Amino acid sequence: MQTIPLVNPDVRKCSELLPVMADPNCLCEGPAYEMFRGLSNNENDKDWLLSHQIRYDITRIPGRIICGEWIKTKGHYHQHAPDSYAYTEIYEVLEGEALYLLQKQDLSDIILVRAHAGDLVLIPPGYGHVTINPSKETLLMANLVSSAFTSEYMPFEEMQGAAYYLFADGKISRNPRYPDTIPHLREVTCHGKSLPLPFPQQTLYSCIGDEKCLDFLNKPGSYIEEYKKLYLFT
Ligand SMILES: O=P(O)(O)OC[C@H]1O[C@](O)(CO)[C@@H](O)[C@@H]1O
Repeated sequence: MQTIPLVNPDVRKCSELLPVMADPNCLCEGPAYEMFRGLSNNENDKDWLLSHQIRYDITRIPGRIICGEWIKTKGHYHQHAPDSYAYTEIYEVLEGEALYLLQKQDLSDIILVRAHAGDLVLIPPGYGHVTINPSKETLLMANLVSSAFTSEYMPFEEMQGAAYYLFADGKISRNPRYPDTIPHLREVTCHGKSLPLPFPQQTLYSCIGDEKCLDFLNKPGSYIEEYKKLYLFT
């Protein structure tokens, strides 16, 4: 794949992360991470993505510790698609290392997926997600998502972040605003560079043009049984 020039990012400011940090009063200034949204390599791919209501984004998260925590995305849920299941999303680590914290909206399941360059990580319907860069190196990751989706930040802001905080000294602590009955954070096995069918089995950019491979993004309700099998193993 030709390298896509990364220009004109949406910048998430560090101050915007304060409402989701363990210590919301800590000092955090300047840019936190950059989001390059709606990318494509050429007009053909651009048209295909537009006509299939899909967006390809790249996010660059520097290696940084913020208020004692590894740098992380703000965190959001996805709203429901017309089939009444929440939109899904798929990530690919391009460079560096990532931890994806996924929490089901009813809090019945909270999981952590560790991923390295080339690995694919799918966000099943109904799971909010936060990406953490647990290293001093820059994390570069791509995602494909329905362009009809919007991010719902409020649930994370109201609870001051996800159910668990990951600190740079290795400590993981439950966010005290969540009930103490929530499940423990279970680390699940990453599927690597290929997910079980019908999900992508190749680098995300090369899925552009393959209708079948990306159908799950706009029709989450059609794959419920397949999502259930994804993160069974710890
Ligand atoms: O919106 P947040 O929580 O800051 O997370 C940013 C991520 O979400 C996306 O908007 C897609 O879910 C990506 O562009 C980006 O990686």
